[in-house]
This record gives sequence, structure tokens and C-alpha cells, in this order.
Amino acid sequence: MTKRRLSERQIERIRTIQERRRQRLESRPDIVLTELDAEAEPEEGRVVVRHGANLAVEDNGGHLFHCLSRQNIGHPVCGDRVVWQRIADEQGVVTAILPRTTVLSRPDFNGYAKPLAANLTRLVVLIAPEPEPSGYLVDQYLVAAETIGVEAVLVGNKMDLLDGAARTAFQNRFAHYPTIGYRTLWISLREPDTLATLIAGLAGEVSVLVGQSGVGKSSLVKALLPDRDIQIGLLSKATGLGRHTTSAATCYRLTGEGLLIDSPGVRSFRLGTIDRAGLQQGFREFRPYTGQCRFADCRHDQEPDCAIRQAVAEGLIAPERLANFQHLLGA
Ligand SMILES: Nc1nc2c(ncn2[C@@H]2O[C@H](COP(=O)(O)OP(=O)(O)OP(=O)(O)O)[C@@H](O)[C@H]2O)c(=O)[nH]1
Ligand SMILES: [Zn+2]
Repeated sequence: MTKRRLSERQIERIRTIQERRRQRLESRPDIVLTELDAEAEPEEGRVVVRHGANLAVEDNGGHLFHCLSRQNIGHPVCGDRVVWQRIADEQGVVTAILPRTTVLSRPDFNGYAKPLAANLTRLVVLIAPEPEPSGYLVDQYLVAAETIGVEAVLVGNKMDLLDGAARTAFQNRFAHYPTIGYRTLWISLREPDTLATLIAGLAGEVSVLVGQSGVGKSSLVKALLPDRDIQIGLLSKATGLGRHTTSAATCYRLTGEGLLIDSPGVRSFRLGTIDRAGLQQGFREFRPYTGQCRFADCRHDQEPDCAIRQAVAEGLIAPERLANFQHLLGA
């Protein structure tokens, strides 16, 4: 095969493009032009803070490094397992993102899914007697958990506010969740002893905490991370970003070997757009009835021979779950 010779003009054009690219890279402080240390071995680690282009990566020995990411590897997010290489004592370059087991994302301004956190295994959905809980919101979180592929735990906080019959009545409103396999716990941050089961359940997991405003998310984070300020201090030092890290998604270490990913964005995460089939999959107790309605696109509303409504009539599916499914379908 003969090599095609480039004309002088083509060579000049390529030189111009290369020069422009070099200038563009130089004007981007977030892109590392430093040569990698040829001696440094690639290592694995976890992104524990992402703040713009700045990352804090924790190596397998628990040491923190301020890293920037190589171009064209995608966007590492908090919780990502990555391959990285040391370029200085406390600095490195992330060279690859390892495959994610799960991703929590939210739509950006153009409707594209923007990852917020990766590799989480637990979604802790917090409710409380005050503010008045919304079963509709709880079901949205549960659908999101099913879609992402993480286990959800429903946690009722502020149980100190209720006793006797009121407490039983409150718990009964959510009795259908344990029936369909969602772990449900009742706690009070005013009574620290009530937290033991939750703390044990988060060990070895990568968790995020969600719930409506005022249910006690900040208070629970404080209880779960008594050394949060110390951790923030270490992370800020690692990224050189000062206190900004609290607004960025941050992966904290729980005392029991687990991790908690937290940030205002992660806490206010909501279910994005989802199609009918996806929604139906998100209601786990509906799955045995998939394909059993007379109409393939049954909305389980007024249609004849609807297997889901039949299951509701027989007490096998909670009516509020069907109502929330329909509400979400129409949303
Ligand atoms: N009685 C009682 N009050 C609680 C408990 N947990 C939290 N609170 C109170 O509930 C209020 C709201 O708690 P936060 O932790 O700020 O709630 P949040 O979910 O972080 O709220 P946002 O920041 O608005 O999302 C505070 O006044 C807490 O002191 C509890 O177990 N019992
Ligand atoms: Zn149906």
C-alpha cells in the first residue's frame, strides 16, 4: 500500500489545528499537561469528592490524593472506582473509570441524565410524622431504587413524637412496604438507642439518604457521622478546595466500614422521566402480573380483565400503590 503524500497546504492546516488544540489545552487549568511519572504504577482507588474538575481519590490504603482527570475518559463522579497514577506526593491523574455497578443521576437542563454518584448499594428513604409524609414521594423513591438497582430501606424518624395508638396508626399506614420486601425501620434521633439496627444495616454498603425537607436528613447525617467535620477537613486539605467540598457530592466513611454519599444534590434527587414498562417494573409487587391483563398496554384503570386491579380487589396489592402508579403514569 502506498502512503498518500500530504500537500504543503494540508500539512500547514494540520499544524494550525494542532497549535490551536495546544493553546486550548493550556488555557484549561483543569486539564493536566504534566507527563505521567513513567515509574508510577497505575493504582485503583475511589473518587470521594468531585468538585468541578478537582477530585479527591482515596487509595486502597485510605490515603487521599488530589487528582485531575485525563481527558476523554468520561466524567468521574463521587463513588466511582477509578484507575489513577501518582504524579507527585499527594497528587495524581485519573486515567480510567472502572465499570459502575449503579449510577444515581438527574436530568440536566437539556434533559440528559447527569450522573451524581456511582456504585451505591442503598437508598435510605426517610419519612417522619412531621412533615406529613407523602406516599406518592415514597413510591417515586422506591421506583427510582428499583430502576437504579439499589436496595431501598424505609426509615420512619421522629417516632418520639408519637405514642400508643398514634404510633401504631402511623406505622400501619406503611405496613404494605415490609409485606412487599422493603425493610422498614422506626427511629428517633432524640433516642439514640433506636439507631442500632439502621447503623448495622449500613455496614459494608454505599448509602445515600433522601426524603422531603424537614424529615431529619441533616440530623441523621450528624448522628451517623460524628466525625464529619474532621472528614471534611481532611478532604478539603486533599483537594485544596477549602470548605467548598460540602456542596460537592462527598463520600464519607461510616464507623462500621460503610460509606455514605451526601450532598445537597444527592439529597434532593428525584425520579426522572420513565416509560410505562419501566414504571411497572419499578412497582416490584406488580411484576408477577406482567402480561396477565387483557390489554398489553393496560393502565390498570378502567380496562376489563385487569390482573392488577384483580390483585388489589383480592388484597394482594395495596390500593395506594396502584393509585400512585396511575398518578406517576399520568405525570
Ligand atoms: N422530635 C424530633 N425532632 C427531630 C428528630 N430528628 C430531627 N428532628 C428535628 O426536625 C427538624 C428538621 O431536621 P433536619 O435534620 O434539618 O431535616 P432535613 O431533612 O435535613 O431538612 P432539609 O435540610 O430542609 O432537607 C429539626 O428541627 C430537627 O431538630 C427526631 O427524631 N425527633
Ligand atoms: Zn391491568
